[in-house]
Amino acid sequence: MSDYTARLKALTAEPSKDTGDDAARRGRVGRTRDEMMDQGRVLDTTIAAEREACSTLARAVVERGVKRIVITGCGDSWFAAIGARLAVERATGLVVEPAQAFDWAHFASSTADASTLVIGISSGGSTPAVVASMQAAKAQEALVFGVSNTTGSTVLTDFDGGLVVHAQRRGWPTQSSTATTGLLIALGIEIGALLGRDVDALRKGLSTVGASMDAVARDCDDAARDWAAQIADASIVLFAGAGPHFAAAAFGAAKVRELSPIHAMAMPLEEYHHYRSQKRDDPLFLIAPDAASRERALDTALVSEDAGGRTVALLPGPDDEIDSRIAHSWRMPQVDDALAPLVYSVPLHLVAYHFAEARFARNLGYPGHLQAT
Ligand SMILES: NC(=O)CC[C@H](N)C(=O)O
Repeated sequence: MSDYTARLKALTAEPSKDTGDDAARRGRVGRTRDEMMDQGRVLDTTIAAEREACSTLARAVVERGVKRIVITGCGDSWFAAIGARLAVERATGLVVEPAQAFDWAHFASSTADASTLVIGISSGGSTPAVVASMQAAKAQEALVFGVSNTTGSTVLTDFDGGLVVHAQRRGWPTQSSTATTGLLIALGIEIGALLGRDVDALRKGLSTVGASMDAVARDCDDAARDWAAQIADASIVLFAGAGPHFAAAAFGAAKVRELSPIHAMAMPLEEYHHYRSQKRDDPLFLIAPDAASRERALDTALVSEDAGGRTVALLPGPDDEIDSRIAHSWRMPQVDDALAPLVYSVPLHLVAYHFAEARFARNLGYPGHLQAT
């Protein structure tokens, strides 16, 4: 007979529990605080530290004549790839595909070839599905790079090159995910520059986005704490964002699931409208940084008002038609739409943190009405 006990133990190694007062989960929530408030500085540090490495890898990409870039990851690493796609496509003019690593390894790698660049992201450096995607890429003779927080790890040492994310992940992942997104964009800019493309605006935007991220963290802290306390009774939290902004939605939902620990769902903004997604009192975070998102964001505000949802929108400026139909609008700084995932992720991290703290204060685990035993 197989020993499924050991197998299950490995599968459930992350030690947090669903009780309202779980000490392991609470400890890690506490350690998330400083990390999430410091994301812009860490993004800047990471990009500065990896400047030479980015140049070296970009030269290899151009020498190879890469035509297509696939970025693989699981969880937050996959979301980082989704958040970087628009910026990397704009910078390089190449097709960029964010891919769930397991799915890509097993179902989508057959068309990779020597003109494909595959970038595998693993914070710990040896996530099996990510390593499998990189091995599948290697078997197809693709150029393969790794991105990781862990120096000396498999994804950095066993392939064609790597970039190190200089971020901490003692709390639940926040700064490691945004720094990874920023580092992918920095690599894209170096590749685009070598290809003779105009990357000046993006490069300039990336050089100031870190300061905006940390300003947003300070500016949104009180609003996030107040709103989290008001929605602390929720049993699900919804997030919606289009295109690259789906990455911010996905980070937000992942943090609620990890820290709280209730269900949370991220939707591409358009998908909200293909079901009755929001029920009475369901909290929704609507992420709409750009003109492309605006009309569907207004549609979402209309439906949300009609459904009796509790909605907060993250918007780049006043918008009476949206503002008047929802609970709150939080103003974000003006930022290039391709860099917006970096800025708009930050308040959602804060929401997840304060939501978890508000639920600990009420001894709410999962399901909400059960007391810890
Ligand atoms: N957010 C994720 O990508 C998963 C994080 C991982 N479970 C951790 O504990 O750090």
